[in-house]
Order: sequence, then structure tokens, then C-alpha cells
Amino acid sequence: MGQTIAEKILAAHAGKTGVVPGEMVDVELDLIVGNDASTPIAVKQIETYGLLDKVAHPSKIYLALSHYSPAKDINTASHIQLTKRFADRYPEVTVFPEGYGIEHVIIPEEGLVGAGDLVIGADSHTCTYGAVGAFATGVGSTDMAAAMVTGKTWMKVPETQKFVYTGKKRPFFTGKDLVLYLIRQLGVDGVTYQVMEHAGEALLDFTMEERLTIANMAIEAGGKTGIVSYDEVTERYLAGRAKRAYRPTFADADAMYAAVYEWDISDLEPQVAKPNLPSNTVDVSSVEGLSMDQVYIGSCTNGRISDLRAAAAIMKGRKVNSNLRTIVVPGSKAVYQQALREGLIDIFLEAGALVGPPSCGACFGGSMGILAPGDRCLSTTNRNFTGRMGAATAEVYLSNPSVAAATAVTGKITHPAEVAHEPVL
Ligand SMILES: CC(C)[C@H](C(=O)O)[C@@H](O)C(=O)O
Ligand code: SF4
Repeated sequence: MGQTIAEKILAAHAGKTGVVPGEMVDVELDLIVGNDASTPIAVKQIETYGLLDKVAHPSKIYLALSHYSPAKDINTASHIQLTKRFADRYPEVTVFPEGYGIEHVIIPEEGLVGAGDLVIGADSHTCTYGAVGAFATGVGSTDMAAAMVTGKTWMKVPETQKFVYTGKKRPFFTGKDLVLYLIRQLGVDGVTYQVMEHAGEALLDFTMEERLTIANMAIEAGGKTGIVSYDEVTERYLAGRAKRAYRPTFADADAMYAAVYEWDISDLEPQVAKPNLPSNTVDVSSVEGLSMDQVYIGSCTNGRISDLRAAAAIMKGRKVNSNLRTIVVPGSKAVYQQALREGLIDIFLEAGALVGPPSCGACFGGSMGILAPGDRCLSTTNRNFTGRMGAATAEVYLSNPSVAAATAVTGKITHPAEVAHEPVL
């Protein structure tokens, strides 16, 4: 029987020729990822079992100090301290220090993950690496602890749903809009414990950075992971960047899927998710004119250089509306430096935006950009759950960076075409 991409990757890491959905497998891991929010819990678990000196493959472990960075209080500072103290025991563990950025931006950017890899991370957006053809999934801190000690994990082989895209995207329709549209159709539980396999010729128009955004939000539909089929865009991205050998993995023509959908994207406009779920998504035109108190541009969803370019193209030569605050946070130090070289940071500062250090920033209220009761924020992040960015009565809307920048300029949700100097995407 034919195999999906996910099944082939799991089989290869279980030392088998094939696996079937529902089967339990023990798998060897290529990378184990953690951050300053999740690693302390894993470390405490390892300590409880007296295994602090028994970490199996420290060179496979990558820890980012991104969520609480810089720390906002004693509790978050202690999380960072504990993560660092653990890493100090193992020089082979890679630590991305405070200010270096978010793991899901850094790891692909530095070529640390490639096609065919199997990755777990104690962070739900570990699925981001599916964009380069890896099977990558978020786990709890306890699973991370066990994997750190054994180098392995176990998993029930998930079913796969396939999404085939056709048509040509319109200006300002990005990977973010595609995935928001998908979640709008499927609901937040539409692919629970299943893999999203993305394919189709329309995807050739989506850059790797857009694909990282698409894969990043698989979890927002309940997905175990989201994998983009390997093609020339993947090849161009990985060639010359990958730090380890990678294994392009393709679905068989007779692979079995739980469902196959075909979506024509030609007529779709930018999407906005209204509070308090990513599935509460509508066309931008139906929420235009709604006033905001904050615009946030950043995160592992849309904090990459192309996102900052898209925002800067709209904010260039303009001022942000004085009724709101606009916060821009590059997803990594490399993104920050590139944005500086291209003059983007100057554009944001001249416009009156606040530029923060590479980190998760305001995304989940871990260090800054906290919302007051009743505040409304348009954010380029991936979740708009109740209370995520601050007060439980605050409202978070999700969009792509062009919509966010247009909104920053006018103070109200705005279609970027209305204020654009020229289309950028
Ligand atoms: C705190 C962390 C473990 C969490 C996650 O698992 O995703 C965070 O990154 C988020 O986006 O909510
Ligand atoms: S940027 Fe947001 S979604 Fe991404 S890892 Fe950080 S907190 Fe989670």
C-alpha cells in the first residue's frame, strides 16, 4: 500500500519499511527543541528521576530563550535561569540566548532542520518545520524530558488529510491568508491528531517564508503537523543552507488519505480572524473600519524578513495612527540585522512604531505588549484566544503583515490595497 509523506518519515525513523495509521511506533529523533517556557518543566522531571547526568544526545537538543525574553518579572527570570543552568551541564546543547530570536524562526533559517527529519519540540508550533518537508510536532514537557534522556519518543501514526491548491493568488493574499482560510473552513478541530499534507501547483507561488507560516498554524486546526510537499521552492531553500544531509520525501500516488480537498485560491482576499478563535475568520472587507488600540507585527508566524518588508512597504513615509500603539518585533537577530541593512527599522521608527528585541514579544503576553481590559489588537500572530495577550476582555484579531501595517497607518482595520504604495506580495 502507498504511503503518505508523514508515514514514510515515521517508518524511516522506526527502522521499518512501512507504517499504518493507528500503529504505535518507537522513533529515533533528529532534533529535540525546547524554550524558556517549557524546558524548566522538563528539567524538573529529569531531576525528579535522578537523570540530570543521563541526557542521551545533547547535540540534538536546541533551547531558545525566546518566550520570556527579556524577563518581565522574577518568575520569568527564574525560568530563563533554570534553562541556562541545565544547558551549562552539556556544552553540546545549543542555546539560542536572549535576543537571538524564536526557535521556529531560527531553526529553519540556520538550516538546522531539513526534509525527512523527525523533530519534537515542547512547543505547539514545532509543526512549523513541516514547511521544509520534516515531520515536526509539539509535545508536552514530560515527553520532551523522556526524549532528552533516551533520544527517542513514541507516537501513534496519524492519518493524513491532503490539501491540493490550484489557481493564482491575488495581491496581498499570503500564506497567512491561506492558512486562516483553511482553518475557517475546517474549524479548530478539523484535523485533530491528523497530518495536513499541502500540495498543488498554486503552492509554487508561495515562498518558503509563506510556507513556514502555513505549516506553523497546522496546530490551530488541531493538526499533529502540517507538511508541505517537497518541490523546487524547498530545494532552493535547503541547498546551501542545510547543516545536515536531508532526505526529500514524497507521497506515493496510491497513498491513503482520510480526506482529500482541492481548493481554488484565485478569488480569495486577505483574511482576518476575529476573537477568540483562529477559525472565527472572515474576509478583511467585512471587518474594515473597526478601530484598534494596538497593532503587533512579529512572532514565529509572521516575524520573518519578508513579513517586515511587507509591513515596511506600507508604512514607508507614513506615520502610524496616534490612536494606537504599533509594536514590531523581528523573529530573530538575523532578521533584525537584515531589516536594519535594508532600512526597514528606520521606516518603522520614523513612522512612530516601537521596535522590540527578537523574541516572542507580545504574542502570548510573555514579556511585553500586554493589553488592557477592552483593548483591541490586530496581530500577525497565530492565536487570538481569550486573555492570551493580556486582559480577558481584550480582543485579538489575526491578519497578515500588510493588513496589520495598513491598520497601523489608519487606526482601523484596512485592506492594504487602499493605502499601498504598490503591491508587494
Ligand atoms: C509557552 C509555549 C510552550 C506555547 C506553545 O506550546 O505553543 C507558546 O509558544 C504558545 O504559542 O502558546
Ligand atoms: S511567537 Fe508566539 S506562537 Fe510562536 S513560539 Fe512564541 S509564543 Fe508561541
